[in-house]
Amino acid sequence: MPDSGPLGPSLPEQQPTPPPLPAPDARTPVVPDLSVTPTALHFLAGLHPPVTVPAPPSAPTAAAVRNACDTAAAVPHAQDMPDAVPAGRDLQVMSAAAAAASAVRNMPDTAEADSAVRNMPDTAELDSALQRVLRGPTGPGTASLSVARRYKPTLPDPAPRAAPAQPAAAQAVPGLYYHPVPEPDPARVEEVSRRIKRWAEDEVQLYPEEWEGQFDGFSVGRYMVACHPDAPTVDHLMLATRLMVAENALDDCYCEDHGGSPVGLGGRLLLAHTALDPFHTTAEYMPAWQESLTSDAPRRAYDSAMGYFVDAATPSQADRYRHDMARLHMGYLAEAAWAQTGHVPEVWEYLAMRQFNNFRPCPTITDTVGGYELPADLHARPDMQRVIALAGNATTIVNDLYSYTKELNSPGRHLNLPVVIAEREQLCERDAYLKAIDVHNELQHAFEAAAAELAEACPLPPVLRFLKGVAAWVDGNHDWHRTNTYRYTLPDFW
Ligand SMILES: CC(C)=CCC/C(C)=C(\C)COP(=O)(O)OP(=O)(O)O
Ligand SMILES: [Mg+2]
Repeated sequence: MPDSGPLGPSLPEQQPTPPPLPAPDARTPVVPDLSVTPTALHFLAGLHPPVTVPAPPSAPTAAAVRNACDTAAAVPHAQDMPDAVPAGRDLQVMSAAAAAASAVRNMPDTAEADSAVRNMPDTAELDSALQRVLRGPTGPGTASLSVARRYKPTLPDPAPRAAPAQPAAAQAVPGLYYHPVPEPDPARVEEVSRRIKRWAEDEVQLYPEEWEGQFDGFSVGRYMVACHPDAPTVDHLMLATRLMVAENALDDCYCEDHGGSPVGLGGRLLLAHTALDPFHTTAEYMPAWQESLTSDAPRRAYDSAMGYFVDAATPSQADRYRHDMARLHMGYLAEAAWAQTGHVPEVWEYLAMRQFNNFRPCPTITDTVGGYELPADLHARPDMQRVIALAGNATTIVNDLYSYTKELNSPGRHLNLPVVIAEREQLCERDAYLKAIDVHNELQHAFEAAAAELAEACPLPPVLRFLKGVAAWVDGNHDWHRTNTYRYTLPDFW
């Protein structure tokens, strides 16, 4: 497996490798000059045909079965249902004319444009670089990873979206709108699984022996390989894998059923956060803080995983991650506060909490794991922030749907979207669950529409690649939930 060499951002076809720098957190971001050029305009006009956004599922929606909780006949059975939804309502998100018009609006003035043309790679070179970015991986089973192909018009399918055969035990939530992914590369899955176990056991002493089965059952290797199909090496995949394990270790040990509790969570979270966002203090107090980073599994895991990440990331990528983790920790705190007082939030309040207690820190490292950088100012654009938030929200509601029965069976009342809808909107469990599917589907469609609009408004290679990376993460996340029958079981509503 070709798998060593320096990590860190690069766009191999466009940028030489930067020289190594002394301090990892002082690395120079590799940001190629990617200004939109007149040649790109021509390319774009042909690139973005109308996008079809499928309508919400025709079956089984809450609307279809509203007030029919006790009428079994009103709800189709799983075997009669499509695994994915045929296309319906067409949203012409991007027409070629609109793409060209918008690109013209964003064009530099004449002098700048002239200079851009002079400094531009020739047309064939540029087109082929952009096409490579948009085309994504090639070969059998990679079609769904192409931004260009994903944003092509979808004619109404006579049959459900072509999905790989799914064993009954790994059935998708009926009526869920999602994209199947190619089977993750087994050689990579095996290698990531081997290395992550070695890291967990030897480097951070993550779990006692009796939790080994749960660690294996989590299948983090499969998860991360599915979510990062463009990672250049296994070393890059390991950046995401260590963080994923660390994030889950903290959630389990501080918040959930491996010793977690809402009581005192704020203090524990803040101290663990210093493993990501270092404490700067006087000489007297430094040793105690350093010692604290070794004092429990979540802190050991955060500290080690973040060390590897900082070594590979640019300073702004590392800071992006810290910000996303602060968001996550704030979400944990709101969930804990509600658990302590027994408060069931309104549905929108729950969704707002879940926007923070969210997978967001995982898709937003897609560029570091891919070995390139989405520059900070492009990441900070409001339209990019909306894409990221919608992607995170869709992925997290996927978790609420797949983990519904696990959470129903856990001690106490565990809030998730179906539970909150049932309580606050006075629906039976099944209708509430079906409504939660509708909420997910609308979020997923909104994510795809927002990504398509951004791809049109800002068609720079790192933006397009990042959007593709986030979309791949969303799809891989769904696939992991669907296939992780060790952890999740679907409810019997069909
Ligand atoms: C990987 C990561 C950033 C996790 C943070 C939050 C988190 C654990 C989730 C969004 C998953 O939700 P949940 O806590 O409900 O997980 P399970 O349902 O127990 O798998
Ligand atoms: Mg859950």
